Amino acid sequence: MKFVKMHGLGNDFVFLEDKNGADKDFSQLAVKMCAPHTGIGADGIIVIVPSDKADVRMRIINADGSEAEMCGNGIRCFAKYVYDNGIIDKKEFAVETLAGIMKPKVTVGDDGKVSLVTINMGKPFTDRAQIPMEGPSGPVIDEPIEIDGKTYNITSLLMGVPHTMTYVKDVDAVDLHELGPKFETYKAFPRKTNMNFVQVIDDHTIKVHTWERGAGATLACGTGSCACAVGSFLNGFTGRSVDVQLYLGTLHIEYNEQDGNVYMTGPAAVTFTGEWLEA
Ligand SMILES: N[C@@H](CCC[C@H](N)C(=O)O)C(=O)O
Repeated sequence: MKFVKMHGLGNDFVFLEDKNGADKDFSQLAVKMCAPHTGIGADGIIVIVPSDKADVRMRIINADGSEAEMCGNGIRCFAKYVYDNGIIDKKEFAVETLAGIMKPKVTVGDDGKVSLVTINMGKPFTDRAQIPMEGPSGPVIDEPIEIDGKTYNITSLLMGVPHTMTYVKDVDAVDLHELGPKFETYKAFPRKTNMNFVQVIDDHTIKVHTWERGAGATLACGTGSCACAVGSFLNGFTGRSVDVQLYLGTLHIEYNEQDGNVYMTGPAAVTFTGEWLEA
């Protein structure tokens, strides 16, 4: 089984093509492939399958075997993969995901390969039931919750996948491994949540460290960056145009006033190709 290893700012994925992969269970394969010592090592696997609703379909399975509705860094890599490999021959196209149709637009460099990708990520959903989070309807903005006797003010929304954020003075001081799982499995989130710790740098810059549902601490999270840009705007900390600083670089996020959609721009890279020999 041929694979391609790719990453978006260090959020890494094993890419597979499977024409018959629409309904397959990739859970076990994802766990094996993502294992760092006995597998390839990755935050998830992404399977490219045909679509009857869009130009092509993306499936993302986390390192723990759970399937996610969407992946922001993954879809930038996906756009590069399908364009560079001639699966798609136009610079703007539509990708079916479990979170709906996403629309990538690729920028092609002098070498004919994709150098930058902008994704129309659609609209964020802010009602509690949409996240989903238990409790009365309405948005979850700067709401206090208690974990281990400590109060954290959270903002939560659905950006393809559930995201929660809390604002801190210094993200580098946060123990992601200690706190991340406690928020991920907090009782009010029936489908768990991705957890973002956010530091506001200025009114157009934030710094984010994410603990991902199903993958743990990652070097970057695309949907998380979009969610935190929207959340920072809703909290009045930033405008609609935000640079999100991550461990290995920056994503630019635009929460468009006209159409209400979120646009994410950033890089995607191929690391290596290989052949998976295990059955
Ligand atoms: N890394 C992704 C998000 C992948 C899905 C997430 N782990 C979940 O289960 O919600 C991104 O870049 O958005």
